[in-house]
Amino acid sequence: MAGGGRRFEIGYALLPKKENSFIRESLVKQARSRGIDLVKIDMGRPLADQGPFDCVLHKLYGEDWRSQLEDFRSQNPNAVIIDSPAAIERLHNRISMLQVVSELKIENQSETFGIPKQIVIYDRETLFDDQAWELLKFPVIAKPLVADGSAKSHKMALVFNHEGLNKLKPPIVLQEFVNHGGVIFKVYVVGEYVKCVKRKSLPDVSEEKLNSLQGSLSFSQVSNLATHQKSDDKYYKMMHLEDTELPPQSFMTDIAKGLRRAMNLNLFNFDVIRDNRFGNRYLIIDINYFPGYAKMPGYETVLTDFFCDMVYRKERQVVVEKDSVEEYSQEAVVGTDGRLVLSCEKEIRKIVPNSCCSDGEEMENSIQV
Ligand SMILES: Nc1ncnc2c1ncn2[C@@H]1O[C@H](COP(=O)(O)OP(=O)(O)OP(=O)(O)O)[C@@H](O)[C@H]1O
Ligand SMILES: O=P(O)(O)O[C@H]1[C@H](OP(=O)(O)O)[C@@H](OP(=O)(O)O)[C@@H](O)[C@@H](O)[C@@H]1OP(=O)(O)O
Ligand SMILES: [Mg+2]
Ligand SMILES: [Mg+2]
Repeated sequence: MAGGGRRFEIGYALLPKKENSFIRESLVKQARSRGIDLVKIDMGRPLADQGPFDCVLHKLYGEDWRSQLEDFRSQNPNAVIIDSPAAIERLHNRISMLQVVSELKIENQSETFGIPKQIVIYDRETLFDDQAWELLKFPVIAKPLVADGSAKSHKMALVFNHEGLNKLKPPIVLQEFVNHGGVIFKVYVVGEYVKCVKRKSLPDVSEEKLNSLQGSLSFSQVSNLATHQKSDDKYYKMMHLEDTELPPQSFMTDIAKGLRRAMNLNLFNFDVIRDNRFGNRYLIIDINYFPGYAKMPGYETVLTDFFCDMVYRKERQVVVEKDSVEEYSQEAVVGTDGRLVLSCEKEIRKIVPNSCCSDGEEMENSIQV
């Protein structure tokens, strides 16, 4: 790191699969060269006894982990936890996950966005209740209500008619299947960074095809095939992925920013399809916490920039006594850890000359209250 400034430690707690795909030597090296050491959290010992880390990066769930994070936070009030378990929790239920999209307001003249029509079914009786079906028409996708990362939570069924409902096991979400040309857009968000890529999706279902199809079709993580699988795959070639135009970047960025703020999350992706019936209408169908970033070309730089942003920004946060806050020109913003912070003009001038900035980028300065 230039100038021999202080180093920062980021502790990470990930499942083995995630650790293997995400913590690559190339990422560790790049972060190290910019003053950040990535350190594996020892799950055999209390988190609060380790570090002390400047930042904790995690994708683990459960009560025990939550209370470990709380203990760690109370002992290290200045550390950044990416992201808060309460904020991540929202993504573990496919209804609360998309609710935030419905509440989002974005000014745009040429494109619109929303979510597909959907209902939640808690028991088998409601599954066959005509009233519940007033809103929807076949085909529908049945998705487990819970989206906790388990293999079960990714098991979906494309249901063509009433007969196909028999196999379903509530609680589920029934979502209208929307024809979208067989291509899905995955929008990766890393703090302020937004990257949209194309992936293979389910093919369109015409009215004609629908009449000839029976029951349902089960599938799992259809857009998540390895690259070599894709290029050998006749179906994949048939989808004309290369010919599909990406959605306007500024539109995706606006949605990403809106979601990031509303959910108070920094690391997520969302799946978007373009509704064939309109061509300028985009539907968000899924939001995932801490997705497979290593699939993004140059992910090491994107993630290292983000880590720098997190730790340097935090270093420049000055904790002040509540009653002295009035002296400053203030603007309230929500911090990365979900707490209210006040951006502070006067204090910025005092701190900036000594602080070390990653690649000379402008950073937000704040004081914590
Ligand atoms: N409403 C819909 N209309 C059309 N296709 C859909 C719809 N919902 C889902 N799909 C297709 O089904 C796939 C799986 O759905 P979804 O993304 O909700 O599942 P998931 O298991 O949470 O996926 P991920 O692996 O991204 O977490 C999507 O990638 C898309 O191809
Ligand atoms: O395994 P991959 O690297 O592909 O990442 C996938 C990730 O699995 P992992 O967290 O176990 O790694 C999934 O998380 P869970 O819902 O299962 O928690 C989910 O976020 C997918 O959408 C990701 O695929 P992508 O959306 O990026 O294509
Ligand atoms: Mg998805
Ligand atoms: Mg998902």
